[in-house]
Amino acid sequence: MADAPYDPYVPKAGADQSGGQSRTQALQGRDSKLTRLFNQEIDATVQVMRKNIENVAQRGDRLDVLQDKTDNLAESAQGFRRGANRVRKQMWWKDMKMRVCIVVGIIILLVVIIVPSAFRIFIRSLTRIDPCISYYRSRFYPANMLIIPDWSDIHRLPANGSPAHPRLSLLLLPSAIVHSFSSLSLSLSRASPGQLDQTSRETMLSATSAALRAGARRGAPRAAAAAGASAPNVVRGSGPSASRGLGLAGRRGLSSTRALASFPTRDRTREIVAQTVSSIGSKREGQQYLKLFTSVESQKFAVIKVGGAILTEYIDELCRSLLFLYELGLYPVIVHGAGPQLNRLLEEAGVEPQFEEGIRVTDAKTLGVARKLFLEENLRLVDRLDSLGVATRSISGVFMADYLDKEKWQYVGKITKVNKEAIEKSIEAGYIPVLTSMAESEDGRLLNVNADVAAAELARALEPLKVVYLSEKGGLFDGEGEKISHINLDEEFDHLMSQPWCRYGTRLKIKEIKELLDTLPRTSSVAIIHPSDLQKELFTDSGAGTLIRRGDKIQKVSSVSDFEDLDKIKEALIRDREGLDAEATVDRFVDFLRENPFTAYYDDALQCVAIVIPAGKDRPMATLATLAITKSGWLTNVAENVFAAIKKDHPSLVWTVSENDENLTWFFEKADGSFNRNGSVLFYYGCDLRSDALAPVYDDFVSHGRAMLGDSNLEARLRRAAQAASQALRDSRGRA
Ligand SMILES: Nc1ncnc2c1ncn2[C@@H]1O[C@H](COP(=O)(O)OP(=O)(O)O)[C@@H](O)[C@H]1O
Ligand SMILES: CC(=O)N[C@@H](CCC(=O)OP(=O)(O)O)C(=O)O
Repeated sequence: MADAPYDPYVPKAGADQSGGQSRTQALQGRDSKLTRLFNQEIDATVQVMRKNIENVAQRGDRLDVLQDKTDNLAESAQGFRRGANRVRKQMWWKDMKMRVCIVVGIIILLVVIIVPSAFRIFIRSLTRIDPCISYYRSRFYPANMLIIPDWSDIHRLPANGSPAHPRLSLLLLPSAIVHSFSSLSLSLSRASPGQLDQTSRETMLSATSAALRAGARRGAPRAAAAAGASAPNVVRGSGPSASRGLGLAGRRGLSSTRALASFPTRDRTREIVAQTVSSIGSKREGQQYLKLFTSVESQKFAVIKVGGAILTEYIDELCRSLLFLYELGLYPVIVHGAGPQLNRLLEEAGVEPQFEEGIRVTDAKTLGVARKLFLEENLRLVDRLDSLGVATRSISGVFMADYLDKEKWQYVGKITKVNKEAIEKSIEAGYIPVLTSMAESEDGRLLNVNADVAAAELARALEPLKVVYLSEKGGLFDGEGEKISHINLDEEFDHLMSQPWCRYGTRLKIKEIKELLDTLPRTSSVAIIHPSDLQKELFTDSGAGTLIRRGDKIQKVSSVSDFEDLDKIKEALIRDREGLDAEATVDRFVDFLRENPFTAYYDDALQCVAIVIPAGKDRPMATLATLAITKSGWLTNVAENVFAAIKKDHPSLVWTVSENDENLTWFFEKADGSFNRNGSVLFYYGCDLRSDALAPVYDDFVSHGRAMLGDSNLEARLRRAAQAASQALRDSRGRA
C-alpha cells in the first residue's frame, strides 16, 4: 500500500495503534473519546485554514488581474494624450491656414479694388495740378470709366506737359485709400442676401461696380479741396472775391464740398438699395441701362429740368433721386426754374404776373425779383444736395442770349450760345452742375429765360442720352384727365396743338420739346415725370410719366408681296431665334401668311417686327403671331411705338409668350390679364374673362398651349422646330 501524502495535521494511523497497546484498558475507552473529539476539532481547524489559504491564493490572482488592467488603462491614457496633442496640432494648422487665406484674400481685395481707385484719385490729383495730364487722361480714359493707370503712361505725357507734383499727390494717396475702402464697404453692404432676391442682387452687382467708380470720382472734389485748386474762370462765384457780391447765400460759396463727410453712409446705402430694388424692373433692364449710361462721357448722360414747383413741394424726392444717380457715378446736368415762386412774390408785391405764349413778360422790376429768387432757389437745392453728400456746383454764365422780342417780352432772352465748358469741367471735377435758366447778353445784362426753353437749349448743346422734365403732375394729361403715356410727335403734334387743354406753359413745353427732338437723332426722347419716378424712367423700358418722341415711322403691310424686301423681313423674324431649322420654319410661316390675312408692323430699321392675324371665322380674337425686337430696339422704345400702332388697329388682342422670356414684365404691362400654364403665358387686352371671344381662346390654350389658334405663333413654331430637329439629330446619332 502506498504511503498517503504527508500532512502534519493528519495523525498517522500507525501512531494511533502503537500508542493504544502501551496504555491500560480503562484509560483506553475514555482517552479514545477525547482523542476523537480532539481530532475532529483539529480537522475542522485544518479545513478552515485550508479555506483561508485558498481564499488568499484566489485574492492574489484577482489582484494580479487588477494590476494588469491598471497597466492597460495607464497605457491607453498615454495613447489618448498623444492623440489629443496630434489633433490639437492639426487644428492649429487648420486655423492658421484659414487665417493666412483671409489675410491673402484681404490683400488681393486691396490690390484689385482699392489700389486702382486710389490710383485713380491720385491721377486726378495730378490732373488738377497739370492741365496737360488732364488732357491726356480725358483723351485716353473716358471720365466715367474705372481706369487702372500704368505708371509708364504718366511718363509718356505730351512733350509740352509740365511735371506733376509728386509730393502733393503722394500726400493724397492715403486719404484716397481710406475713401476707397469706405466705398467698398458701402458697396458690399448692398448685397444683403436677406433683403434682395437673385435678380436684384445681380443688378446690384452692376450697381456696386458703378458705385466703386463713383467712389473713385468722389475723391476728386476732396482732393481738389485739399490741393486748394479750382478751375479758373469756370465756376463763377466759387472764389472768395465772387462771393462778396452775392450776399449771404453767395458768401457760402457756390460749390459744395461738404459732400460725403457729413452724411451717415449706412443709411444712405440702405436707401439706395431700397430704391434700386424697387425701381429696376428686371435684370436685363437694369444692366442694359447702366451699361448704356456709363458708356458715354459723363456730361452726355442726362439733362434734367426741374420745374419750380418741385423745389417747393418735392425737393426731398428730387434730392433722393439725384443722390441715387450720384452714388451710381452718374452726373446729370440740372437746370431749374422758379416760376410759381416768382408768381407768388410778384403777387405779394402787388404786381400781376403777365405771360405771352407761356413766356413771362419781364420788366426791370420783375427781373430784379427773379434774379434774387432764382439764385436763392438754386442755393437751396445745392445746399440740400450737399447735406445728403452729393457734391454739386452752382454754375452761372452758361447761357448767352439776345433779346427774344424786347417789344413783346422786354427782358427775356433767346439763347444764342451754351457754354458747355463750365458744365464739363464741373462734372470732370466730380460735381453735379446745377443751373438756373437765367441768361446773359453779350453786354453783360441778365435776361430771363423760360426754364423749359433753357433745358431744351442745353439738351441741344449736350446731346445727352436722356432728357427729363420733372413736373409735380408727373406727366401730361389729356382732356379726360388721363395721363398720356406716349406721344409720337410726328403723328400727333398737330392734334395735340388743337387740344383745348394744350395751352400756356404746357403748350410751350410741347413746342420746345418738338423743336429739340427735331434736331436730335430720331432715337432721342424727352420724358415728363415726377421726381420720385426718376429711377424708373431711367432704368426700365416702360419708364414713367409721359414719354415724348418723334416716333419711328411704323410701316404697315398686309400682303407678303407688299414687303419691300422680304429677305430682310425674314432675317428680322429669325434674328435672335436662330437655331436648327429656323430658316425653313420662317419660310413655312411666310407661306402661312400668303394664305391668311395679317398685318405686319415694323420700323424702317427693322428693329421691331410684329405680325398680327386678325379675328376671323376660325379665330375668335386677333392674335399677335410674333414680336421680334433687337436688343437696341428695347432701349429705343420702338417696341412701344409698334405696340401703340397695333393697339390703334386692334381694340382687343391675345398672344402667348414663354414664361422664361426675359421681357415678360413688358408683356405684363401691355396686357389687361394673363393665364399661366405649363411654362407658357397667354396674354390678352381689350377683353376680360366674361367676354365670349376669350373663352374659346382660353380652351384652345389649355388644350394646345402655344400651338393654339392654328399654330400661328412664330416663336413657338421656331422653338418646336429646333427641338424636333435636335431630337432627330440625337436619334440619328443614337442609331449610328
Ligand atoms: N394737360 C396738362 N398736363 C399737365 N399739366 C398741366 C396740363 N394743363 C395744365 N397743367 C399745369 O401746368 C403746370 C405746369 O406748368 P408749367 O408752366 O409747364 O410748369 P413747369 O415748367 O414748372 O413744369 C402743372 O402744375 C399743371 O397743373
Ligand atoms: C421768361 C420766363 O418765362 N421765365 C420763367 C423762368 C422760370 C421758369 O420757367 O420756371 P418754371 O420752370 O418753374 O416754370 C419765369 O419767369 O417764370
